[in-house]
Amino acid sequence: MLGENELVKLFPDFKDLVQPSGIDLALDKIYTQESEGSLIDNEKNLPEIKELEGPVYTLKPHTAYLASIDRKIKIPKGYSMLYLPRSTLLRSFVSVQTAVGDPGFFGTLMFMIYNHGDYEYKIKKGDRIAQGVVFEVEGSGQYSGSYQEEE
Ligand SMILES: Nc1ccn([C@H]2C[C@H](O)[C@@H](COP(=O)(O)OP(=O)(O)OP(=O)(O)O)O2)c(=O)n1
Repeated sequence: MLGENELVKLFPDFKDLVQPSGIDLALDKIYTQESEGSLIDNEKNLPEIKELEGPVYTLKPHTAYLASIDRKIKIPKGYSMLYLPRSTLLRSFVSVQTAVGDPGFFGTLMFMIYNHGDYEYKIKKGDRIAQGVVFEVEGSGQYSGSYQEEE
């Protein structure tokens, strides 16, 4: 796992968000699900989503949302990122669901937030919701999937 000094060099755009062993990731927008979706024979049919009005978002109890991260990230080839929720959210009965950041990925990260609680939870754009931790990957390939954006 990489520490602060290496992270600052590899992720210059996130310099102010670098932590001793990871990079803080802040909320941009919250979206709700608006239609059904499917994954059949690897054909992705993503649900339509609707952007909610911010900057303060109210998460209803027992409801799932998508949350975008407020800066596009470039994961250099040879490195991979794993994303972990900020524990303040867990202590508030809110989870952040994530996946793997692939070597070579450039674009907007999209996480899922779920309010497991019986009460509303408020969260504002710009607040940190997760931390990315970075690992060297031996013999890494490079991501070229459907979520890759133009640099
Ligand atoms: N919670 C997450 C986790 C990852 N990513 C980004 C970084 C990843 O490099 C990229 C692709 O993630 P996956 O490989 O998990 O996605 P899929 O396998 O579904 O897509 P593909 O078919 O493009 O590989 O999406 C994201 O936006 N949100």
